[in-house]
Amino acid sequence: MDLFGEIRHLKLNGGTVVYDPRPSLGLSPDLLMKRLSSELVWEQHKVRLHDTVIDQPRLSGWHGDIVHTYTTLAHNLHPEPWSPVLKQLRQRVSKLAKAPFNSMLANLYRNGADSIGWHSDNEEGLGTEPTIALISLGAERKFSLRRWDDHRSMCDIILEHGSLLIMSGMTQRYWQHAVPRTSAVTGARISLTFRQIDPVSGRSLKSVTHKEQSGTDP
Ligand SMILES: O=C(O)CCC(=O)C(=O)O
Ligand SMILES: [Fe+2]
Repeated sequence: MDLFGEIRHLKLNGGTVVYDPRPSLGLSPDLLMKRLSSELVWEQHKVRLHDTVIDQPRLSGWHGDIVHTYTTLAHNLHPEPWSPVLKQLRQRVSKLAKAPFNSMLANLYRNGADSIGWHSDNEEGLGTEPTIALISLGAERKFSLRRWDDHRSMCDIILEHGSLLIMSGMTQRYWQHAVPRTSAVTGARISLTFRQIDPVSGRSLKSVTHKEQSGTDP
């Protein structure tokens, strides 16, 4: 727990990562956790591994303006619309990260057995120096970073309830990240990862226009 709530700039060789433990998100982290747990559509995404298709060790939701797929994913991602809460979060996070976002991948780690393995978010449609902004809610989990070409070069950070992590510049080019499994955590965690995807250069299949949602309460 960061008692001072100070923004930290991680010292990474070839990476730009900023951690804000208490960004102003407009709603309390507790309320966000409660609402997003029940309001988002949580799906079991599947990845292709050699000849088999396996479940990812977490649930996910794809929101935004783009029908997309990842190289490893066994299916396309049809986006759910921006709900009023997500719209507000996108606006706030965009301002804090000084970057536009047209997509958001949400992850639900049901407990410490759920995880995400080492990867870089370097899909073609994200461009060469993508800014990815990540809100964490619920259980605190370790977020690990390592240089892809020198695994001894590492950095771990505990992502607190209601925190914001912004990765930008060359981070996705030189660094990988992961949220490892742990038997020490029993509670659930949600991460919201805001991204900007170019539908032309990426593996995005098309853009969609959602009907405007009624109501404005976040
Ligand atoms: O849940 C996290 O903190 C990381 C999620 C992530 O890396 C991703 O969705 O690409
Ligand atoms: Fe990632």
